[in-house]
Amino acid sequence: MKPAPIYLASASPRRHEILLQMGVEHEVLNVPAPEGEDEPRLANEAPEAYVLRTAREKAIRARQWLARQRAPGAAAALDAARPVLSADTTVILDGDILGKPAGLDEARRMLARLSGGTHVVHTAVVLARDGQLLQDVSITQVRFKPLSEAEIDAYCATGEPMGKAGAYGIQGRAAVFIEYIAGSYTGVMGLPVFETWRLLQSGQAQS
Ligand SMILES: Cc1cn([C@H]2C[C@H](O)[C@@H](COP(=O)(O)OP(=O)(O)OP(=O)(O)O)O2)c(=O)[nH]c1=O
Repeated sequence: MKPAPIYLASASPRRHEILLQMGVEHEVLNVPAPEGEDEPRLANEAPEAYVLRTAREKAIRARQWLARQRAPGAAAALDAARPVLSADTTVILDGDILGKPAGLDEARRMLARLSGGTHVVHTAVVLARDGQLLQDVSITQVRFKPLSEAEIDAYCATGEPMGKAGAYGIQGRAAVFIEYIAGSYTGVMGLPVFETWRLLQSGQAQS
């Protein structure tokens, strides 16, 4: 069944593209980012718990922001009752979370760590609907071939690592580094199609 129109609470162009691919009618919300450190991890927080919490926080923030747009005087034709979708992606290596690199030096270090080994990508997806938060998480193993310094430098020179967890994009030039994946390709890209569709369907059934 075709899901009802939703808001996408994400600045990630990949998430927007994947929803387009799925044929899900949506509008992107430009929710202002919170102040301070980007998505800090709590002490001893497991990766799965971390991505779920972060995706939930994005959905809640978007819901609160939407509600404020309805305040008297707010100029918005937004529908605060419409479901809101959010997601969070992280790369896990040896228990460490590799988020988005702050600059190219950090991107180089991340890629050197990913070289020649297997890491795990977690993507949590959350649907806020009718006061409930429906959630799921996709977990994918990704194996990189050994990368030379020249390959890392050439990849960094493309600018592609910036804005991406683990400093690479499976959907871009980094595809040639990937020997093997087990899990969800779209989950690595930032929005797992299977889990997202299932959430949209289950959200629908409850209305
Ligand atoms: C590993 C990997 C990540 N990514 C991207 C997906 C996400 O956009 C980004 C992880 O950062 P996120 O914090 O999950 O998302 P975001 O900051 O880009 O967007 P928002 O919080 O507004 O939703 O990394 C790829 O595009 N390809 C990949 O292969």
